[in-house]
Amino acid sequence: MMDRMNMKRIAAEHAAGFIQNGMKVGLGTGSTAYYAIVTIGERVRSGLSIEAVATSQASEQLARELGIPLVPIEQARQLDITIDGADELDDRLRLIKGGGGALLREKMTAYNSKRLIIIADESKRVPRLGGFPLPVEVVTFAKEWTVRSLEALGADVKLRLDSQGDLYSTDNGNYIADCSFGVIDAPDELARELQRIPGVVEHGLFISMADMAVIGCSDGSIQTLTRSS
Ligand SMILES: O=C[C@H](O)[C@H](O)[C@H](O)COP(=O)(O)O
Repeated sequence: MMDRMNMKRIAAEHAAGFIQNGMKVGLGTGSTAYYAIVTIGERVRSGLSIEAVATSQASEQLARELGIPLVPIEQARQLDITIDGADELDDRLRLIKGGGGALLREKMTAYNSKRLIIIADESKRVPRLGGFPLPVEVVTFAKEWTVRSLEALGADVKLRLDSQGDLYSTDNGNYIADCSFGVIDAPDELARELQRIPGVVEHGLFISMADMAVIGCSDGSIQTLTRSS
């Protein structure tokens, strides 16, 4: 039986195979995206010619260390493909993202990509979203108002802390509210409600964004899911 790290690795390596010469590529964030970036770095060293945009400072630094050419964001136009991880995904390829705090840049990058490919180990695939607390990026101003508005939607809300016990600050200088809703019956509706709250910068529900999921399984096989609608 394969462990989770290796399931992530095989999914990432498979997905990196979709990248072709000349493509503009979005680099995801997290422990699964890490393997994709490493594989892309190896392919670049073997002659693959691409330009990349990173979804976090951490991924940008890794890409730089590996010699992956990065486009300054001001010059980035539409990307061909983004490969990123997820905290949960359902059969309709609706996602929860943001466990690593990068959801805003990830969503912007995905939105500006022709294709979003999600890579994950099999534990991320769930019948219904909500087991993983939904990360919501909120502005620092009057965070209590925003937290109360999130609670009014039925969530148990915790502002994320960093390893020092201080409020976690995203790459964009905002906070993350981790919102436990329990099982989310209607993710599309919840996404709309969250967007209506002033103070919410972005939320970690990715609806109708992922085109494909590549899932590494414990028996060493790869499963691919594609979005039909
Ligand atoms: O903010 C972080 C991202 O959304 C990650 O892609 C997500 O948390 C999955 O991370 P990992 O691959 O480490 O489980």
